[in-house]
Order: sequence, then C-alpha cells, then structure tokens
Amino acid sequence: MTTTDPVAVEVDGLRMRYGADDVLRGVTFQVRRGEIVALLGPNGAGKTTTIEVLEGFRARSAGRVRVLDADPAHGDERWRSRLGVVLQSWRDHGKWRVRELLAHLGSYYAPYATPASRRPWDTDSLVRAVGLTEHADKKIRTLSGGQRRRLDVAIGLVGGPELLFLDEPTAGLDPQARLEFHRLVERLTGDHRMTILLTTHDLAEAEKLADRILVLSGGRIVADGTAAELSERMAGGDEVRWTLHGRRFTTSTRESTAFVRELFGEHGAAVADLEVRRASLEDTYMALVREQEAAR
Ligand SMILES: Nc1ncnc2c1ncn2[C@@H]1O[C@H](COP(=O)(O)OP(=O)(O)OP(=O)(O)O)[C@@H](O)[C@H]1O
Repeated sequence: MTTTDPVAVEVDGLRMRYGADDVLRGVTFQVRRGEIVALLGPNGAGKTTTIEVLEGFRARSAGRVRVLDADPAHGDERWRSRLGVVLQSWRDHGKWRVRELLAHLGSYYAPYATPASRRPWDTDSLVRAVGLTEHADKKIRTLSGGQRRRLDVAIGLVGGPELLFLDEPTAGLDPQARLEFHRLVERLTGDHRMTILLTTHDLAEAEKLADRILVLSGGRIVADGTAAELSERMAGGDEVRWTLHGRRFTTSTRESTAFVRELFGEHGAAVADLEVRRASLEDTYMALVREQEAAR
C-alpha cells in the first residue's frame, strides 16, 4: 500500500443526526486500496453509524461519501457484491448448518465473478480459513459465541470482497481465536489484496493490525495516523524513572534516549532501577477522548 494507491473509501463532511442528536458532525477521512484502517472511539461515538453509511445500510444526513467509486446510497447489486460486511452480531439462520449456509450465501455471488475476482470463495477453504472445519456440519444455533463470530466473518468473506467492513470482529473471541483471526486478516490483505475498515475497542489489536488508525470522538475524526504517529502526539512523551542514592525520581521527556545518556554521563553507576516507559497508543487515545469530553 502506498499513498498513490487508488482510494477505496472517501468520506468528506459526513453528518448524521438522529432526532435532535448530532452524532456525526463532519467526519472526513480516506481509505486507500490495500490498507487496513482501524476506527476507534468510545461507546456511542458513531463508529457503527459511520460503517453502516458506507455499507449503504443507513441514509446519511449530509456529506459526500464514495465507496469503490459509487455513492453507497445508490449502490447497485454489482457494487454490493464487491463489499463484505461483518456486523456487530447476527442472530439469525439458527436452523442452517455452517457449510450449508455458506454454500447457499456464496451462490448469490456467482453471477458477479470476473476473471480478476473468483466468486464465491470455495466453501471448504473458507470454513478452514476461519477455523470452523470441525463444526461445519453443526446447526448454527448450537455454535458457541466465539464460533458464531467466526461464522460471521466467513459470511462477510464468502463473496470474495474487495473491501471488507468488520464491526468489532473479535468481541467475544478467546485469545487463541483472536490470534488466529489476526493471522487471517494479515493473509486477506497480503494474498487477496483486500482493503479492510474495522472497528475495535482493543487498542493492541488496532496497533497490531492497522496500517492507520482513526479516532472518532465528539462527532469528528480527532486523530488519523499510524500507531507510532499517534503515540508521538502524546503531550509529555515517555516517562523515565530511576533511583539515585536511594531517592526515586520520575520525569517525562520526548527525548528519553538522550535524557538517559546524560543521566549516566552525569551520575554513572550511581543510577539504579532505570525504567523507560514509551508513550503508548492507549495514553494518546485516552488523552484525545478526555480532551473532547472536556470541550463539550
Ligand atoms: N437508529 C438510531 N436512532 C437513534 N439513535 C441512534 C440510532 N442508531 C444509533 N443511535 C445513536 O447514535 C449514537 C452512535 O451510535 P453507534 O452505534 O454508531 O456508536 P458506536 O461508536 O458504534 O458505539 P459502540 O462502541 O458502543 O458500538 C449513539 O448515541 C446511539 O444511541
């Protein structure tokens, strides 16, 4: 992915009002082809609303939105076949069996196959990719929460999408399933050149998976950059702690390496118990959200 790759998603001044409540007040961002972008924000910030507008499931109040070169409000079936959607939770299809449902849903995509995009995804390899082989013949209502979530992801992938929307994909997954899901996402963007926009409350997950992180708060995107860029924005920078002649010291600095060099230059072996704590994405995120809350 480079900054010259074509744009898959373009959002400019998106506004959403529910009754008298302005949830989105001018959201602006882009996602390039092949990028994984994580959308973060507190509960109720409007992440699901944003994603649903992009999917064409929700009519926006104002603003310009283009998804794979179309306005989602007017997207046709061919356009829709190029998107994959994993909503927060599906609670339907209980009587179907896993393999049977995926084969059935996949059949809807067959007419939209092109030489460049084979559609649908082969059922058995999809079941394997999401780690459901052992459960492929089970009725869906008998799946555990985590198995159900894997199936949700498979449903989002069955059409072999170019662009995948994942709304809290790992909520309820155990650590092993979460790790497997992360590997799957990496394969999707690597081998399949998929573009992914995901929401999550897990900052470590965002940092690990996403090329770029967007923070939505107060109805606007208040940060847009790599995890490292966002961490650098943190006021005060890294925290350095040390002990000198039995006394404990703490300072915050943006230049922790230079600071530590000077500390040793001045005090040498008298410096003990040195700790350097890098400003984390979590620090930045919490500071940004608190700033927005204070400004209300
Ligand atoms: N159909 C609706 N009618 C009225 N208000 C709505 C509707 N859908 C969402 N909202 C409100 O809009 C706000 C944003 O909701 P949304 O689900 O988009 O947030 P979110 O960032 O995805 O939250 P979470 O992290 O809790 O999933 C909330 O205050 C919610 O109550």
